[in-house]
Amino acid sequence: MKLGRLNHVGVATPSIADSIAHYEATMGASVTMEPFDLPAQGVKVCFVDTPNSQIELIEPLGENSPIHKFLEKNPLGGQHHLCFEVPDIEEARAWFEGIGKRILGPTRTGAHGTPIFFLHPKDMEGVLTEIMESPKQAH
Ligand SMILES: CC[C@H](C(=O)O)C(=O)SCCNC(=O)CCNC(=O)[C@H](O)C(C)(C)COP(=O)(O)OP(=O)(O)OC[C@H]1O[C@@H](n2cnc3c(N)ncnc32)[C@H](O)[C@@H]1OP(=O)(O)O
Ligand SMILES: [Co+2]
Repeated sequence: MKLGRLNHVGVATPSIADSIAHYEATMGASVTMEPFDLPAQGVKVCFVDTPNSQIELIEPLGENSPIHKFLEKNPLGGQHHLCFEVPDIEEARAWFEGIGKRILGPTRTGAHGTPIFFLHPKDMEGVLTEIMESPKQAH
């Protein structure tokens, strides 16, 4: 396995609208995209572009959102996960399974429209880790 690009840092928030205002007013970000819902993943999402990566703002969507409990423990929100890119998601899944890391649920489509999976934080030095297949290069 070769460490791939840090695609994004997932930041949970009780309000994406408030967080966008924060990143624009405090950090000089320019958020041009509209937040969008990912019902299958239980989150509303908005990306804040940085020069070399992205902040992925995630707000709970629906009763069963996987980040409800995180926000109960961290009412202001906070850093939630790191997402690294890999060339081939199935190869990566086999690698992590082979070294005994717990994979959380099935491989599914992430916010960038490519396959992703999550590794349990307890197996990853306390860091909830998302693995994402790199978007195919446009020709
Ligand atoms: C996919 C769309 C988008 C994208 O980028 O494409 C996203 O990234 S969506 C992001 C939201 N979705 C997920 O996070 C899915 C994977 N997450 C999970 O399955 C859960 O959040 C899980 C299992 C990591 C934690 O679930 P929950 O909080 O309900 O359970 P516990 O409170 O029992 O947690 C167990 C244990 O883990 C610690 N924990 C929880 N969340 C985190 C975290 N974000 N980072 C580090 N550690 C975390 C928690 O404190 C518990 O530890 P303990 O010592 O037992 O208290
Ligand atoms: Co993510």
